[in-house]
Amino acid sequence: MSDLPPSARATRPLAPGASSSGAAPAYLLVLEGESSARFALPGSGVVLIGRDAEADLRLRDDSVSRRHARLVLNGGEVRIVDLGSHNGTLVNGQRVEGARPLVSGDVVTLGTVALVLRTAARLPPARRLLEAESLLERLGLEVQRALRYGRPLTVLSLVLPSQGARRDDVEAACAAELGSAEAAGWLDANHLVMLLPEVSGEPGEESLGEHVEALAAACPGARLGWAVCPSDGCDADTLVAAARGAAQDALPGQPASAASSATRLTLGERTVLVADPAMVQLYALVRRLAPSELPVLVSGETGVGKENTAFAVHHWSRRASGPFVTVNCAALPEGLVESELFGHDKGAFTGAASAKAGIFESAQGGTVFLDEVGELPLAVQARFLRALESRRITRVGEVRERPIDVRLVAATHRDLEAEVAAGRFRQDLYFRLGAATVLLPPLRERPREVPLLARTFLDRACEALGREPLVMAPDTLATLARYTWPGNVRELRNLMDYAAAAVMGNVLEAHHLPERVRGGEPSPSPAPHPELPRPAAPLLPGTPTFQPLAEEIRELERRRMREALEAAEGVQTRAAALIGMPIRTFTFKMRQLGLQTRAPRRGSSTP
Ligand SMILES: Nc1ncnc2c1ncn2[C@@H]1O[C@H](COP(=O)(O)OP(=O)(O)OP(=O)(O)O)[C@@H](O)[C@H]1O
Repeated sequence: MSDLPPSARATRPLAPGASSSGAAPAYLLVLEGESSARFALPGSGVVLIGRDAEADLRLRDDSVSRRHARLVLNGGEVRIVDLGSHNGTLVNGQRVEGARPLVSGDVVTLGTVALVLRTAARLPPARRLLEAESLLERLGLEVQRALRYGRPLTVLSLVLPSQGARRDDVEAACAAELGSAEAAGWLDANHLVMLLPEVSGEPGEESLGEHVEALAAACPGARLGWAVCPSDGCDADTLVAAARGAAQDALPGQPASAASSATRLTLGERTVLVADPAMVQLYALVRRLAPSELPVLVSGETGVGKENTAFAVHHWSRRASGPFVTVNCAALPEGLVESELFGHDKGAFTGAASAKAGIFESAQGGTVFLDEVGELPLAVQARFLRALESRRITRVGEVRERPIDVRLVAATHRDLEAEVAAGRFRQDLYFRLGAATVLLPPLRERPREVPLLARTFLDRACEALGREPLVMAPDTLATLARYTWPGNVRELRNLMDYAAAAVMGNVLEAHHLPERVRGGEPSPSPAPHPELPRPAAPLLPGTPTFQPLAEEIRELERRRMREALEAAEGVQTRAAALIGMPIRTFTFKMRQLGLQTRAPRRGSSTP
């Protein structure tokens, strides 16, 4: 096919007052005999069609009259008028009487010549980007919807490079990409966020890929990352932080998911998960402090991960091959604190049947981790300070000093400054210990890490029990995200250990969680085991057993989806169609309901 030569495109002068602005680009596909050509139409004006030398669109075929028909174009409207031709003008097989409006795709027949009108589909007006506040408000609503109805939701972040970025290009690409349910906006000068309901954020997902490609093409230097509700967060701020964090960690052209951007530090046999920006910075600081010989004071609430941090100091220091000796000062019997730390001579006190090295001596060449250092009695604090300053100790009952070569890391859940003010902790020891202090934030201030840690602990616990990984229902993740975690990471780990042991099905539902977690209230005494996940007992003989409605619905969904999959011989698109579910929701729910996705273990087949 070729375009008609320019001479064939002359048009009558534009009608008075007519303007070519605003018209959608249009052309006629001219099918004459064996040949086909394109004839570009003006936005407005008149186009004479015929065999006449004066015709704007000149046709050669004898079946066409000299002045056969006229097109009248005005703005986006196109009409055709037959000029009393011999063979007449037909539109889609119907003879034209008077001025007949045409729309894109109409076939006009003049004798044996066919013309097809094509107007480029008018682009929908570009959707406006939202202001930051409205965008976050909208995200809040989308999160509620996603959690309530178990629908997928992805937050896509784009971080512009510091130089050479064209915000306008990104904005235009983003606006053009937005579907009717989606929204986007700048959260600050360099950070654009797109909300993608019904997108599950799976790597390789087509619709996510399209958005990512369009944005990356608009700004090749940009970094892109995405986070998924609820597995990366159950509120707007956490999801945005997770998506942004993922984008910041990503390389240009290599978009990353929040799940993949969380760092798993391997410290010997320990694996420490770090995702929250404050924790990332904290561990970076620990890495810088580690090679020095400075004592480090780790403070934070109980169960927050202080021992792991202390171990990281040891692991990244020159002492890594030496011992890491932990002593919990709160657990030392009062009369034995000194001998435990510094050792004792034979007969130094009743029961000291033989001489014994203390903790400092047994940690030679390594690191001593003094947990709950705030619990040390004042008398021991003085001796401890001397040991720290002189790097020598004296065993209880001895006079001779022994050199020690240890690095000291201490931890406390107390506010040591307040302890100093109250006269319970020596100020000089506090200054000595606290030269390098790292403060671990409580888990409730690291919402990004709650779902990741929960997933990690649950998988680990299931594996230890030799069972398939449990799926976490969205309600469960939302409930975990709302809880305040007074026992911090340890409480979360205990809870997941228990869930792995106690939950019978393959989904951990919110109602399996203990009441204190569901109600958001800390229990008065930390319970090692949450309550049993059990259906309520029948009220009267013969009355049905009740279970939470949400679970009943989920059960029904699971059953119907499994039946549909069976009927469709495992073809997901067919199965989704059978029960009238959008395919994206179907695949999302398959994972959510534990119908499939994880690599089967021990040779088990996909359900
Ligand atoms: N970021 C993390 N990733 C993986 N596991 C963690 C993380 N933080 C803490 N844990 C786990 O949580 C549990 C409690 O952590 P840890 O013992 O370090 O806390 P702690 O602050 O020293 O507690 P305490 O105040 O009772 O001394 C441990 O099993 C630890 O391995």
